[in-house]
Amino acid sequence: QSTAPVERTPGAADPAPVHAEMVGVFEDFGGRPGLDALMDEFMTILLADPRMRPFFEKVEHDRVKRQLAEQFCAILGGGCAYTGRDMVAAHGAHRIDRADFNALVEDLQIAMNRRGIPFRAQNKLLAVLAPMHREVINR
Ligand code: HEM
Repeated sequence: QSTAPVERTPGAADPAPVHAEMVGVFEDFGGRPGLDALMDEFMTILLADPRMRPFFEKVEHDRVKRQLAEQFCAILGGGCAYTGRDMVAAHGAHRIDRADFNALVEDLQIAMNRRGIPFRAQNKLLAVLAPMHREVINR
């Protein structure tokens, strides 16, 4: 199976090429409106989860949701540019371990299920997020 980038129409913004395994996945998430709705759901779940609430209760929810939607849009080949901090800088003020990481991924999966995102599309995203534990976990 080829992983060569798929050709896109060149445009002024010229986003990064979409990798073959991501073709159709952004649409499965409902495009950018779908990602924004997913982040509303995700943040609601995080704040209701006693394991996650301490991390998220004091941050600017609208900003973090927007940056997450932007980052996921970029990952999924939606043509967005991520403008937030890198993962080490974004998480350096928080002490995050493996259990915290797993709990957050669990909550993301609940949010994706509630939004009816196909399992195959969920797994494409999770496969990209999983190795990011190296930058996010800092204790
Ligand atoms: C693959 C996993 C993760 C990804 C892709 C991710 C992504 C992001 C992004 C894009 C931001 C915004 C960046 C910015 O502020 O410029 C952010 C912020 C944040 N993340 Fe994560 N994150 C992940 C895991 C976690 C985990 C496991 C926790 C804690 C349990 C966490 C807690 C936070 C908090 C509290 C903020 C707000 C930081 C602040 O403004 O002080 N994240 N994350």
